[in-house]
Amino acid sequence: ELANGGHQDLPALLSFKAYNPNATALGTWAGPNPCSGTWLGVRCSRGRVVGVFLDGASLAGAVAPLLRLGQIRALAVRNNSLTGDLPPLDNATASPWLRHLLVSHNQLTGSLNISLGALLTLRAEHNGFRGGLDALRAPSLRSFNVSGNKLAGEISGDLSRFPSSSFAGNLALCGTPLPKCVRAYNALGSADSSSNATATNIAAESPSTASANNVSSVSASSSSNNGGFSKISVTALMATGIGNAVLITFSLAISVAMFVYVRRKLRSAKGASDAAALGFEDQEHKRATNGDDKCHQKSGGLVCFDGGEELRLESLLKASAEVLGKGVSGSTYKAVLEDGIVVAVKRLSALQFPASRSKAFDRHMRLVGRLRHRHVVSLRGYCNSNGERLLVYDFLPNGSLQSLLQATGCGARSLDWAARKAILLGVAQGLNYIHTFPARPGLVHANVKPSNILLDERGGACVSECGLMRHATNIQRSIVSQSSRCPPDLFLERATTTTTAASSGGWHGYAAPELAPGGRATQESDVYSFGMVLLEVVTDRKGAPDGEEGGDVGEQTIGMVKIGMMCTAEVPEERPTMAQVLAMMSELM
Ligand SMILES: Nc1ncnc2c1ncn2[C@@H]1O[C@H](COP(=O)(O)OP(=O)(O)OP(=O)(O)O)[C@@H](O)[C@H]1O
Repeated sequence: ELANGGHQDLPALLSFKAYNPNATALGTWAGPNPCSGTWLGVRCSRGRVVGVFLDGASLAGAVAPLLRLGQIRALAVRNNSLTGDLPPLDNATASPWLRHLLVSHNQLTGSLNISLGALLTLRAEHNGFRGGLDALRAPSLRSFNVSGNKLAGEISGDLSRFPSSSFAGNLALCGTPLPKCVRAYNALGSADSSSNATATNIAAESPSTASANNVSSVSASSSSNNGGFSKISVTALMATGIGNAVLITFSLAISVAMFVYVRRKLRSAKGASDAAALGFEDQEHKRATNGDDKCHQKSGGLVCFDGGEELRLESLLKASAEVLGKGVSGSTYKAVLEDGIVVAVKRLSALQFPASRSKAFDRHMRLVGRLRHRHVVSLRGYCNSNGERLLVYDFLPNGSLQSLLQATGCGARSLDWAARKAILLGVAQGLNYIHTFPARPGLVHANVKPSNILLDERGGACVSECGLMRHATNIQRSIVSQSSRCPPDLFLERATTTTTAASSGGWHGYAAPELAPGGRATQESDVYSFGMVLLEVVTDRKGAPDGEEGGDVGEQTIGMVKIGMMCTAEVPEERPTMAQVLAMMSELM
């Protein structure tokens, strides 16, 4: 789609990039065609940009240029430092196909002046939006959150169907689902529904604002009556004064009482959900923990997590799919949704994941859905109904470590020492995050192996399928046929132990010896598997460029091998933790 010698979407993208000349994430935004497949976070369909996905990319500046993209359907720029006003959005000024707008956790300002019939998702929480919600007209909204802004006024009409958490923490919002708006009374003490000029909506939830507004509306009302002051008798004036004082005190008392009530309710509700959330406690992970609030049931039982709000079971089932591979636990597909969003869908084998273990599986998935880390593949949603289990992950376009290690011949990518180190460091960071995630009992990956280490757009390593195998039942039998993938020759002795484990009912060549037969995976066994992967990556020289053996590389190789040996110690207690592994690796590099 080239017009006047240039791609139609190029100007908008470049003017957004101009705010962020040094942002690493936008380093790939170069060249004349944003749909070439190399522009990070840019999704295209039929030659036009339909999605921009740049959550947590340390971006600054205005978001407005991205909203000028003529055919954009999904824009996700959460957790950045974007500033400026959100421009008015309607069918004339923005893409009429805009369905998902996710701008939460930025510093955006202005009012929410949006009139878009197609909009399904609006996530604008934790910004500085002001004004009311009356200029927000999006009848198709399914996922909506404007909490933590500076909004005020009455919530009315269609928006009232969303839960109070969608509106919480604003300056002065009121009306269903929040407490009722309280009308101020005019100077003569009668409820004034006609003179809107002096009636102010007061959120009972916010007593300080309530009292301020109340007072100002009463004084405005008094001053508006000043013209007729001489006509009012002293008695009437005194009566009005006393009446006003009583009313102010009364409405203040009600506001405070409701504030206390609502806060208690919220606290007890939060306490209950925390208790159900496997004992999360660490503040550092509060964002991840809060992720569950964003998770909601959809038709057909699709549960979505942070970043998966746009997922619908119907569109998943309708999506064009391509088989990526078949593993022990099921088959994985690349699915292109109608919005142009690409996801990886894992369809679990009914044999490995029987319906009888449904509850534990659900608990586990809700926990894994909260994991958000640069080196862990994000689970965006899952479905567990009628014996069908689908897991929806981010699609990582660059294959797996397994494909990288297996690749030979002229098309094979050379894997120099820097790339190997970066991959191993990424995996170690991902595993350390999983192991230290605040859950009781602690999380275990349980299936660390090269095909579960995927490569993102930049070639960075991401660990996938955390904990899945702990919920599989018949894994041993099927693993034997899978263990054609051998651990490194150099460590044949260790490999023999695990291969024997496999044939005697253990699992693949990366599993710790204590797992056979029927052993339960632990963080120590994850460390073992990581050690095996590390040894393989370090010692496999197939794709390594010539002349890399000497000097620093040689020294670092020896250091890494030592770490690998420690990780693969026979006795689990002798193995280092992932945190220690990370520290040793960092020292070495
Ligand atoms: N999120 C993803 N993005 C891109 N490719 C993926 C994704 N998840 C899995 N794959 C690829 O799909 C293929 C099949 O993966 P799958 O997980 O089903 O099998 P496996 O890893 O070989 O075995 P297991 O069932 O033990 O995990 C692998 O090549 C894997 O690299």
